[in-house]
Amino acid sequence: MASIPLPTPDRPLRLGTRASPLAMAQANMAAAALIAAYGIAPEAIEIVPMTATGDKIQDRALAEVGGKALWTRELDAALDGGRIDIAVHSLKDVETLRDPRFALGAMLERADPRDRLVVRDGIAAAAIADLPHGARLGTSSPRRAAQVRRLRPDLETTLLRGNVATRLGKLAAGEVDATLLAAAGLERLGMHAVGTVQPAEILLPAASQGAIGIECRADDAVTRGLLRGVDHEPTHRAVAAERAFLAALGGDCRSPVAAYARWLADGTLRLDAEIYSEDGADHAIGETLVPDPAAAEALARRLLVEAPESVRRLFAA
Ligand SMILES: NCc1[nH]cc(CCC(=O)O)c1CC(=O)O
Repeated sequence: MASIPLPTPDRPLRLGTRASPLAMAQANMAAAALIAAYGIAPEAIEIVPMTATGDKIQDRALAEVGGKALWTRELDAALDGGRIDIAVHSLKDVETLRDPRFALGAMLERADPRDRLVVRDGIAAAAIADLPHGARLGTSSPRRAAQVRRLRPDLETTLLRGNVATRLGKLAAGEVDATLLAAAGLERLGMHAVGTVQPAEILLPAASQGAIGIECRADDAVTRGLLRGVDHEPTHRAVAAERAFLAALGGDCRSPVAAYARWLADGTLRLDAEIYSEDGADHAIGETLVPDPAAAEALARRLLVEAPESVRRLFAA
């Protein structure tokens, strides 16, 4: 590690990020991790905010927009063009199959991977089971919509988009009665008291939820070395298992898929997963221990075999 040339205020490491409040909070966490790991001056990291395609589209479900890399395209171009040295991402929003020009150099320690249920004034519910009959739950996540449909077929799920503050504003305005948001995002925005955590046994999280990834150019050995010093290995291995599962399905963050890997007390890694049909009506559920990533891929293949045709059709693996 002593041989890595460290960034300095004169030659700062340029850190690219989306400009949303959540992305900025995560960028600051990544910068703080590097500053602490190497004892460098805060000015040795320069934060470069940018707007992503996904940020510009607010009126449609992203699944409808189609196209790939809605959250990463601009940061990828800046990284590839040498305008930034690293890019910080919510890994949940990053395709599992990445361009080989980029390397996932580090994952920060994962935050709470679970979802929180947030309800509007006038509704008292700490769990999805407590919501009033026929309540409207807004979400832009096919996974959450499918899970809610399975738990509560009487609820009406509607599209709710925008960044965290926008969604909470729409909820406060009564556009919907309830929504589900990642606990990690709320925590990072300082919204510690907003909503109620839903147990993973009831609402299994999305692959990579709560994980922050730092990418660099694959051929930038210096930066790769630097990122190694802030990589949290237990997070990296657990999230890699979830991403291997998703990749083996041919899914992405817009697929109705839940995948959550956790470390058990005996040091083994356990992966739980659910895959749904497009309308959420059908599903397949399974779990496996993951001694190596191949086990996650094997679970994907097994669920595809067991799943009803309506589910299998969605995944072109
Ligand atoms: N799809 C948006 C998104 N991407 C990452 C997070 C939360 C932070 C994280 O999972 O690390 C969120 C918001 C949400 O789902 O509530």
